[in-house]
Amino acid sequence: MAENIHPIFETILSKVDKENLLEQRGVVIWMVGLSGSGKSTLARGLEKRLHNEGILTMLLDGDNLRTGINKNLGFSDEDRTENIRRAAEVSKLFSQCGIVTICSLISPTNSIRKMAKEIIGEDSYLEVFVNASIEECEKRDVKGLYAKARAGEIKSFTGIDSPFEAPSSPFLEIITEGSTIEESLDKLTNSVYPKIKSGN
Ligand SMILES: Nc1ncnc2c1ncn2[C@@H]1O[C@H](COP(=O)(O)OS(=O)(=O)O)[C@@H](OP(=O)(O)O)[C@H]1O
Ligand SMILES: Nc1ncnc2c1ncn2[C@@H]1O[C@H](COP(=O)(O)OP(=O)(O)O)[C@@H](O)[C@H]1O
Repeated sequence: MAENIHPIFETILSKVDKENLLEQRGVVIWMVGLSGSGKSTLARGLEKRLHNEGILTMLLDGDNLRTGINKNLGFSDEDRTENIRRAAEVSKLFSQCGIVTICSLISPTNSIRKMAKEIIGEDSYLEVFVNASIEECEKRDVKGLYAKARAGEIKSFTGIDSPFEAPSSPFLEIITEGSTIEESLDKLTNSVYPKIKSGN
């Protein structure tokens, strides 16, 4: 299929040229966790804080991507894999432009996250495990989806009847139970900021 495709990998401008222009590193901050764990809240808060520091960002949220580029995908293992593959490829494009890309997707399994890391490149991939217990997420039930899943109205719901494997060695783990949003954001910002500014 790819025999007539001739991609140009040699470009006049490199990722580093673009990072130097922006005075930032184009890292991808990949936020992982159960529905309701706090990924979107922290991703949005982080983006605002980085923007206020003069850093150019892009936010990719699973729910939003599923209304556009991923609108044909559901929640089977196969569709989740394709969902993450596309999100990782898009992240890579932004990252190569020097843009700090913040992704907020459940990314439920080790193999899915390994794929994302391989697409983006190990040096640019910062995995953040946003951790709250299933009991806490269910108690929050921000969108009422856990109640629907328990009632059998949603099938293959992560943590209920579809697996979530906790990341074993993330760049950072943020436990959002028993911490305020501001405390979690302080920890997140303080951890990623040096990576964004390293080498500049
Ligand atoms: N079956 C099922 N399982 C999990 N989540 C579900 C499901 N159906 C709908 N939703 C809503 O979809 C959001 C998760 O989409 P993602 O693209 O992040 O999921 S995944 O990474 O492909 O597993 C998720 O958003 P978040 O709550 O922000 O995680 C839910 O709002
Ligand atoms: N420390 C915290 N960090 C992030 N969210 C928190 C925290 N404490 C409580 N919350 C609440 O948890 C919920 C997380 O929802 P959301 O960000 O939509 O999660 P997700 O994107 O993972 O589905 C929000 O209602 C938020 O106010």
